Amino acid sequence: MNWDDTTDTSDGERLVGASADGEDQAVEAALRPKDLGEFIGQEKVREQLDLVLRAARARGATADHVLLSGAPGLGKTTLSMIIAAEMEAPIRITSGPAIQHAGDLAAILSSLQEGEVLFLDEIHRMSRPAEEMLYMAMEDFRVDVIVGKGPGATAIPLELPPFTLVGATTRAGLLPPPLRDRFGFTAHMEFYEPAELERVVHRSASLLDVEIEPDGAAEIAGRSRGTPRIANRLLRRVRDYAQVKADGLITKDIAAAALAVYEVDARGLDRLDRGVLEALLKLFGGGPVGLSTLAVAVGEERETVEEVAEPFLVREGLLARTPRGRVATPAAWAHLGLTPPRSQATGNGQGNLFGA
Ligand SMILES: Nc1ncnc2c1ncn2[C@@H]1O[C@H](COP(=O)(O)OP(=O)(O)OP(=O)(O)O)[C@@H](O)[C@H]1O
Repeated sequence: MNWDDTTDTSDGERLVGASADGEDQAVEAALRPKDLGEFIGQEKVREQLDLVLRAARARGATADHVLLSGAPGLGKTTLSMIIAAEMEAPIRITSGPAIQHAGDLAAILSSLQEGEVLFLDEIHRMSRPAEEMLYMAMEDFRVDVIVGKGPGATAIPLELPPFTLVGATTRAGLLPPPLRDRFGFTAHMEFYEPAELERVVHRSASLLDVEIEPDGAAEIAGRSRGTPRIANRLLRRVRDYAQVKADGLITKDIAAAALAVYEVDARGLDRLDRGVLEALLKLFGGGPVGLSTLAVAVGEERETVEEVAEPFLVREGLLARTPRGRVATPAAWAHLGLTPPRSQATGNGQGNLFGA
């Protein structure tokens, strides 16, 4: 299955990257919760989805189309498989970038069985003609297949069996309203709380037959950036360390030592994130500094700093994007154990820490 290449700037090489790498794909199948009861966190989404699915089952109907939005690795694919399992229906998995022509979509739609779940990952990256075909398929369970070209082209209507489309997107805002409106149920997936990620780590450890103490799980959860995929990946690296350097048991100290080797710090920042913050603090006194200047200082592309490092730093409240440039927050100074210059610490001097 092709999960990745869906984000514009891939972070798949990083231990704390949220897109799936090859090893993730191999292990994830084994770690996926199989039903709503096993799915950890996202209480509201679970409760609402449970109602939607139960009602459809009670009516003997196909479930409404579902749109799942949220960052990579939060469980959208997992939920789509759970929807199929709960409806006792088969599932077909594809992605927006894989459907470049309306004909590609017509071929998939016309081969669906009644009640089948069609999971369309990165739905916002589908081509325009395919998207328009999808409108009619979702609403009327019908598509017009165009045969021939130019003035002689004719549209042949094709009836489809009722199916459930589960669309997933990292960017709900990019979906055209007509498409968004055709989903009967829309859920936004949030980043997970540390306590929820601890449960994810315990569950995965037990499936992987790894012994872990509660403090060890908490240590991994705290560095997982709110994302189950990252928690599972860090768990695997810590397991390696525990096997090679100790007796296999994951304690708090083992987890911390292992993740220090992989340069993932207590808050989940890796070398790239820390490089950006250190440059901002040490070379530019906390900013404001322009993105291009900052990128040159860390020896990275502008896009890498902006799309790979910054979103997490902003979310963590360590960096602010202001009209005058990038600015470190007081939390950034504290996190790196540095003292801000007097002008910033007191709020005097040249200016407002967060710009105009
Ligand atoms: N709520 C959860 N409880 C337990 N494990 C979870 C949960 N959500 C996700 N996971 C685990 O995290 C991994 C990634 O989940 P999944 O592939 O569903 O994410 P995704 O949102 O579809 O990511 P992408 O957008 O990159 O396709 C899976 O191995 C799954 O086991």
